[in-house]
Amino acid sequence: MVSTMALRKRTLAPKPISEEPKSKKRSESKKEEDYCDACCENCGSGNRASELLLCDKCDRGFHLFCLRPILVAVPKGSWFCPSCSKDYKPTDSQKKRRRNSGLVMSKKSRKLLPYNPSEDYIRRFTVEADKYIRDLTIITEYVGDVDYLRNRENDDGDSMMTLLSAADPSKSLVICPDKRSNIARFINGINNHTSDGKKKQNVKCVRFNVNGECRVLLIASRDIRKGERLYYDYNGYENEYPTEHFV
Ligand SMILES: C[S@@+](CC[C@H](N)C(=O)[O-])C[C@H]1O[C@@H](n2cnc3c(N)ncnc32)[C@H](O)[C@@H]1O
Repeated sequence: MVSTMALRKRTLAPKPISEEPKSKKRSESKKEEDYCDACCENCGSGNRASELLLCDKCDRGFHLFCLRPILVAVPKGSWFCPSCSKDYKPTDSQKKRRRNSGLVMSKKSRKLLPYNPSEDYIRRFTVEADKYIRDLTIITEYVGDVDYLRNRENDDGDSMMTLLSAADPSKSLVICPDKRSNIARFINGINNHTSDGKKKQNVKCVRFNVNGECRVLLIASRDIRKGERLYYDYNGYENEYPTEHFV
């Protein structure tokens, strides 16, 4: 069994002792005690300990998903919580490590879903490139539970992806990312009814045969600049997903 302590996530970087404030210099045993008790400063809970990240300066805990922007993985370099990072000046090598750490999700304006006011309470996200992405780079697989479309016809999950459209509709399969998923679930669609909307598309959705299994991959459809938001055409040809109101 994994101990609770082992589940708290510390970044892979060595702890910068020189940056630790004097007031934080406690005995090792006191530190370990605090480490076991770590709770998220945002939601107050110590649950989902494997996603609880500890600040490399003040040792306070934050769930990856409680941070804004959300962190999708434990950073490779040092990580400082929002208040410690205000006065923190990264070294050049730390800046480089951060640049190479992959994609981040940024908080999305609530204007994202104006056409469905009943969903206004849902927090929405978008995904942007945190570094340059070359054309044809595989960005992510669209993952989730795979099910027959007929089992999900009344499902209120709004992020289903067609996996296989079979000639016999009862055999069509969908990927449902509402319970288990990854960053793919947060990438937005374009408004494919306007030319401006179409110009925003920088990702395409491609089905691949991987060892006999169909997999959906999201792939860069052109070079993508650092900071650009990612957009793809939502099931553009299969289900005529209504994108007229997409922003
Ligand atoms: C796969 S999610 C996309 C990520 C979404 N922003 C979120 O945080 O849940 C699908 C949901 O986002 C909506 N959506 C996707 N792209 C959009 C866009 N460009 N403008 C407005 N709504 C969008 C879809 O209607 C659907 O409800």
